[in-house]
Amino acid sequence: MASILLVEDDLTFSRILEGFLTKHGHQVTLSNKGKEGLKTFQSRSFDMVLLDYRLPDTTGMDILFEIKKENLTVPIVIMTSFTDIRTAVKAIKSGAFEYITKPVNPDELLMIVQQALKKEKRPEAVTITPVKSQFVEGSSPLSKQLYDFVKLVAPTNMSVLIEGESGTGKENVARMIHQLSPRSKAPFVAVDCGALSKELAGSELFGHVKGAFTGAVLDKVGQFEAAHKGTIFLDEVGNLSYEVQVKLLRAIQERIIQPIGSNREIRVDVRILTATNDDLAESVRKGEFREDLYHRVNEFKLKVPSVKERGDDLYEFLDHFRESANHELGRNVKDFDREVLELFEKYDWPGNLREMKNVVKRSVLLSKGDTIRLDTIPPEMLESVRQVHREKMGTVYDLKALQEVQEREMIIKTLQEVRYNKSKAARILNIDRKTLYLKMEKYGIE
Ligand SMILES: Nc1ncnc2c1ncn2[C@@H]1O[C@H](COP(=O)(O)OP(=O)(O)OP(=O)(O)O)[C@@H](O)[C@H]1O
Repeated sequence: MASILLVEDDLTFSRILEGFLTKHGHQVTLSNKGKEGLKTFQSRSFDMVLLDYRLPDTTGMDILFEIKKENLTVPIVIMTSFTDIRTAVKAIKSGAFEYITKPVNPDELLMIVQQALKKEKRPEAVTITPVKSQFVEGSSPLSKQLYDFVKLVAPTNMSVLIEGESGTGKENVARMIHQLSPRSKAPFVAVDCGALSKELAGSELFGHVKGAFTGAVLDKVGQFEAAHKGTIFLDEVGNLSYEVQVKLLRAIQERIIQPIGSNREIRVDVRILTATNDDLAESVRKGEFREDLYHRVNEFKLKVPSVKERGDDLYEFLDHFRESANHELGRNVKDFDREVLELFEKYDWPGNLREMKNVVKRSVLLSKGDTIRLDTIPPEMLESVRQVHREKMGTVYDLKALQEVQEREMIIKTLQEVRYNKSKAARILNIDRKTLYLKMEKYGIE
């Protein structure tokens, strides 16, 4: 039995969830407001938090930040509407365990709760793990180019800056570089700089000595030291404060770090890989990221394409995620219905591979037979594709109307300039006289 804090302002929905989770043996504490939920969280311990994104007094995102300040490891699941998917992706980057879209499917919720309680995902901002090799390369031109570059740069000691939208697989690329490098037997340490508070970033990266600041009750080894002889991967590097950027520059240039509160200098031999989904060059222009550091981390730049840019790789990824969901959930779903594939082709996947993995896993879970059909796809995803289609159609008509208005004005203006000499007007407008007459008739020009 787990103790779950549920923060949700919709009274009926929260009662349904409470009943459902209680039936499955969990103890649920309900809060209908964000700030009240936060207080409840601070007053005792919970195994996990289910957090609505839109709350009357604050957003789920704010509560997420506050909870993370108190407790880095408690798994938080954000509940959001499908239209907020970009925010949900941001929440994951800020340390949420997972997101689930409303209307919440009970089986999906139960699966996520079970995973959260097992803490399958990394619990903190840092992972030191063996590298997994299960990933899809894809065969689109952009994917081929990416992996050609990866293979080229991996065996060197160059610092690589990996750019790409959220969820495109930047960390996977970093792992691959490490795996293909002579450092592969040494640690690969991934640090999510986006999930580190300003105060903690320095000590997380470079370590501290006991008593260096309030709360530093023991000496701490920094991640640079932990990655000695191996590779450190700094995800969301643009989030580091100016002060930490200075220390990072020294670590890269001189290969020396100094734990906070210590005079001891430690030599480290670490290869540096960084990732960002911001435009780091723009951050340099704005003075938010040091230019010297930018050049140091950017000895080689890789761009990981979005799902949209990867074209037909879509099918390879879909099959891969279907297979891994089968494996994980003990199912045997064999393929996707034609209609589902058409929908996936049109959808713009703002959360990229992370979103695709979730959508496919959910569909595998909900599929009754061995084919994934439309009824297992979140209805909001269908609606989002339809909406984009409607907007596109609307734009075409508007453009046409706009063109006609401009054309009519241009004809009238030219006719006035040449005192209604139609042959002259036709010549100036670069059309023949017959076309001019037809257009005048169409636009009601006397
Ligand atoms: N080439 C791949 N083949 C199969 N799965 C992949 C691949 N690349 C990424 N994934 C999966 O997609 C998800 C997102 O990948 P990853 O965390 O590497 O993205 P990211 O770009 O680093 O995300 P963020 O911008 O949030 O840091 C992960 O679950 C990962 O396992």
